[in-house]
Amino acid sequence: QTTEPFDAMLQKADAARSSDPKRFAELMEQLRADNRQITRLQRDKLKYLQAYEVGIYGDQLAKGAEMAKRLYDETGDPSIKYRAGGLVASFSAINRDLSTGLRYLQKAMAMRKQVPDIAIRHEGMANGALLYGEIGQHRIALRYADEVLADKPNERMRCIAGHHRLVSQFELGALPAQDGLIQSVVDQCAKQNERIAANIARSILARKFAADGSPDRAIALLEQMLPEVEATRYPRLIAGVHALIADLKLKLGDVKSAEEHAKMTVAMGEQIKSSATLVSAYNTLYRIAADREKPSVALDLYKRYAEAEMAHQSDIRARELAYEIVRHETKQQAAQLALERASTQKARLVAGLLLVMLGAIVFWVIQIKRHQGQLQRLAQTDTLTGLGNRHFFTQKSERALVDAARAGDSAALVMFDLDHFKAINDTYGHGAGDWVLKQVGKTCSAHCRKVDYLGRIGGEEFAVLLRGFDLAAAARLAEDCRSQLAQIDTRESGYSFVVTASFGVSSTAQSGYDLSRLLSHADQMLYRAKNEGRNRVCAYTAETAAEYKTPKRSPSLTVINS
Ligand SMILES: Nc1nc2c(ncn2[C@@H]2O[C@H](COP(=O)(O)OP(=O)(O)OP(=O)(O)O)[C@@H](O)[C@H]2O)c(=O)[nH]1
Repeated sequence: QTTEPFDAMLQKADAARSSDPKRFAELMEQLRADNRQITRLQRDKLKYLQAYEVGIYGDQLAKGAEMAKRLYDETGDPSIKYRAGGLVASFSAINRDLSTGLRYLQKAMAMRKQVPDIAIRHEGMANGALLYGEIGQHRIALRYADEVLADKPNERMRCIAGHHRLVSQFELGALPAQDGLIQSVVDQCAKQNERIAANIARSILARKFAADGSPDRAIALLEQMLPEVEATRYPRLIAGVHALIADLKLKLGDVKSAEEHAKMTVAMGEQIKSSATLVSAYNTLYRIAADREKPSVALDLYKRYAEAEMAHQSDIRARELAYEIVRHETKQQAAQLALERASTQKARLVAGLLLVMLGAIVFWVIQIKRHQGQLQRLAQTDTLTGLGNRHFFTQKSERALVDAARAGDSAALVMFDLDHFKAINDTYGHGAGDWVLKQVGKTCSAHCRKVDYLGRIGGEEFAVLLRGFDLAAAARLAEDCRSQLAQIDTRESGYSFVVTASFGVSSTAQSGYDLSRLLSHADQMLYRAKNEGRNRVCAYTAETAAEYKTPKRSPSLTVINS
């Protein structure tokens, strides 16, 4: 068990993955044996390397592709998803499952902008350029190579993307006019020790020499690079160089050498089947045989040439078909997606509008309620004193009396009227009169409980309904109010005078629960208090009631104070 951090081991294995297979295998062994707790991300990185290992070194491309597909679906990390998609694309393409390869390639390429690590992003795009080149989509391949080169790639990537760019340009018949530009890719790759890429670039340069009318120069370059090409052990490159030398040698009349090189190409037939290289080599051999006037050999070689050509053409068609199928699928998916997006947007818009409307309605209802409340308060309140007005007092009192009657509770009513108020107004002005009214409201409120309703029921007339009070208790409260009013210090109003009021008290014991009767009896008592000299409290007792029923007798006053 190593103590090396798991991430460092993963990184080392990743770096050795293609350049140092032995070290890679050792590191993978260590990683697999490691039984430390690992994070999801570490597990996914390991899974990527395992898929790579199985596909490349285990010679099980299909299994490797399946592992990479599973990882592509499961991982939440964009970089790993991108790399896994690229791996599925490569493995499927090598396995000639072109449509699967293309599908994953497109998915991976579409998410390249989400990959933060520039090196990983470029690696995937270079892979994309390679695969698109393989299926004959050189314009797309060129676009990816250009994109990488414009994105300040590292030195190695400048070589890799540079040589993909050359291959695409060659296939599109759009090679740069100056040989120096091709040579610079060769030099860049040689500097990075990227032999396959360097020699692919060299063979393109050789083809350009030949096309520019210098087959000698082309052959010299090809023969010079041949040992290094052989050392790469990359069949397609080796066979390609031999086939090119064979073709050029034949053109220059060196039939023997042409035949040798063409035969070397054909010998690698298994590894390079259905390629243009094999077609070219059979073509060279056939022409040599035809020139030698050996019809049966020529016919046999012609047959092989025709078969190779047919295989190659059908391979091209298969690639084109795969590309068209996937392109069609992608277009359909994009259209479907656009449709879904449009309808989601529409739904969102409608929902948004509804929400705004709902908001407006709620706001409107709240405003109305608030206004209603304000209006109701205004309708119930006397603006000068802040007490309930006559209407409100009547409403509340009637309800309270109904409740009291139902509960069998007693209730009492106190009514009072300021004395000589007209004189206050006349002497000290209306402003002073208003001030007095406010002070009266405040002073009497202080004597009432929350459950009592004190209201201003006329100009200088007030009333309070006292639930649970009998006549005596109500008269006591009235008396307290009376004495408090008499003590109001009026200097604050700017004048010095005395405020007094006359009080009438009635109760349910004598008047019943009918408000108008209670008011009428209290009013009678108030009137009596005024008559008796003001600033006093008169209560409607049982005796008083009897007196009022027999008006001939002089009614006795129930004066609590004078
Ligand atoms: N300042 C002011 N005065 C008011 C208001 N409402 C009514 N008044 C006045 O109250 C006075 C009531 O006068 P009267 O009904 O003659 O009674 P009084 O002068 O109090 O005499 P008695 O009740 O007999 O003691 C009138 O002068 C009204 O103008 C008000 O809101 N503010």
